[in-house]
Amino acid sequence: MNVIPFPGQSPAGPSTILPLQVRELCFQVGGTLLLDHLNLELRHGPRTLLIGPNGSGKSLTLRLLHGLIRPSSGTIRWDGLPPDRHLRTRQAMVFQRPVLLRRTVRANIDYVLRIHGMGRAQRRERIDEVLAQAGLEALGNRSARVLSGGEQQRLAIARAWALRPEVLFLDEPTSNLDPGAALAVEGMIDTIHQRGTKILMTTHDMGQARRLGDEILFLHRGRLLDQADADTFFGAPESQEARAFLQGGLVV
Ligand SMILES: Nc1ncnc2c1ncn2[C@@H]1O[C@H](COP(=O)(O)OP(=O)(O)OP(=O)(O)O)[C@@H](O)[C@H]1O
Repeated sequence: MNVIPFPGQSPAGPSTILPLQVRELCFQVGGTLLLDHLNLELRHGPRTLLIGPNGSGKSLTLRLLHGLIRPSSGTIRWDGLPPDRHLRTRQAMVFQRPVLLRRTVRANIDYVLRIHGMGRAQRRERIDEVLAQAGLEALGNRSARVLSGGEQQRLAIARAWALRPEVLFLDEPTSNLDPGAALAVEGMIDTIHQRGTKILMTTHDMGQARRLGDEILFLHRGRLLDQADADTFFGAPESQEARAFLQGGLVV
């Protein structure tokens, strides 16, 4: 893989928060085990796609890893350390439906940079850079709320990326978009990956999983049944459930 770090940043350098190690992770509500003893390790490099039927636990997994919810049991370790404030700017998440402020496009990004203590000149430069990368440079002074769905999602990704996280979690970022808008988002994700950010993303679109995935995780009923490089997974998935899923015949 061709990783080009940001100037002054070495994502795979000594201060990395990866690998992310998950051991025996469970999430239980009432008597129901929604995530069942998940074990996985995420390393720099491959774009990792998390797939599985509706309700298999993909969003829950991302929310747990991002730190939005706490596991019932099991451990999450970032380069050996438990989740803590040190992760605040180093891993980010983008949701299926972007949550944008009622402000301009530029102000949405500026807000995030400001609360993380970045100075005015550097903020301006960073906003210009990420808007250009998102193809939104002409829309900087427009209200974020009037953007199209695709533009809003690109803004949400640009805003998350403005802090240059080492890891970016993306929860079905293109599920509400038409094919053209989805491709534009895919291009952006690809660039972010090329710039050195680890991608962990969920999708229902198997074409997208093939285009973007280097590594596939397959979840079924809260259990991680397959973890393989994309060619192996799509060529010959290990679990019977994944085979049925790919053939469109999986009954959840
Ligand atoms: N906070 C919660 N309390 C109770 N149940 C929950 C909670 N969050 C998720 N669930 C349930 O856990 C299961 C997994 O949900 P999750 O959203 O992770 O699935 P998913 O694989 O992302 O599905 P989809 O592909 O439809 O988005 C679902 O049955 C959901 O209803």
